[in-house]
Amino acid sequence: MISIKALAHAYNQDKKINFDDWQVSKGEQWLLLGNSGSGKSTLLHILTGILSPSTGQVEINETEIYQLKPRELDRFRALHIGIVFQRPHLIKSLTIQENLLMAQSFAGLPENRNRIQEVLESLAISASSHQYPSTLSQGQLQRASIARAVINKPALLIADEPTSSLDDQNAGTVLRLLKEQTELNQSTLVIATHDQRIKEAFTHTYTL
Ligand SMILES: Nc1ncnc2c1ncn2[C@@H]1O[C@H](COP(=O)(O)OP(=O)(O)OP(=O)(O)O)[C@@H](O)[C@H]1O
Repeated sequence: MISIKALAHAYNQDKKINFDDWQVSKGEQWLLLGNSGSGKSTLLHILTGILSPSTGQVEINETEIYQLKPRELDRFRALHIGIVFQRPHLIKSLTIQENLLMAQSFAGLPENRNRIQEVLESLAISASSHQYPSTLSQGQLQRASIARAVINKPALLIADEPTSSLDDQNAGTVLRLLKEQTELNQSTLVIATHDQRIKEAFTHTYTL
């Protein structure tokens, strides 16, 4: 599902990060661990197709993503990769439902309001579908951003520090929802984190 080989990225002459080879099978759930500055964000950016590595191969869902043309790569990301950030990245001037309609449109998929309803229900936020992001609580917002990430049933769901700004209860809920959504969609999950609270919930870890 994910395969990286001989991967390295140099931001400049003094800063080169080498990544050990890594193979992930479909449906697996992984934690990406490492001290601050070890390269977690760099690797996530490479995996999501927004940072072209200096050397090496990156295969996702049997596609060598850096062989794609820029437009093909944008489409590939919109269709196959869901991303949950530490702080929700929703468009403020759109309601939750409109944000999700936009995510379908970015991926070139037809509008599917039933799918939106289904996802919002599975995340227990269907009552907020016509609200704007600024009117939601932190926990609701993080659920809405998970909805945004999984709306197109991505093969790969990536989360970058998804629980670090949440209290224990919301952190536990978000972790459960991420796992639940990946199981529902038969996706692969990779979570980068420092958060000690979630380390026990995973058997596969890749450490930088
Ligand atoms: N645009 C950049 N230019 C130069 N160096 C960079 C750039 N971005 C990151 N770095 C350096 O690359 C290294 C890895 O950074 P990265 O952000 O990937 O680490 P991280 O493990 O995600 O850290 P944190 O957990 O603190 O977010 C760091 O030493 C950082 O200073």
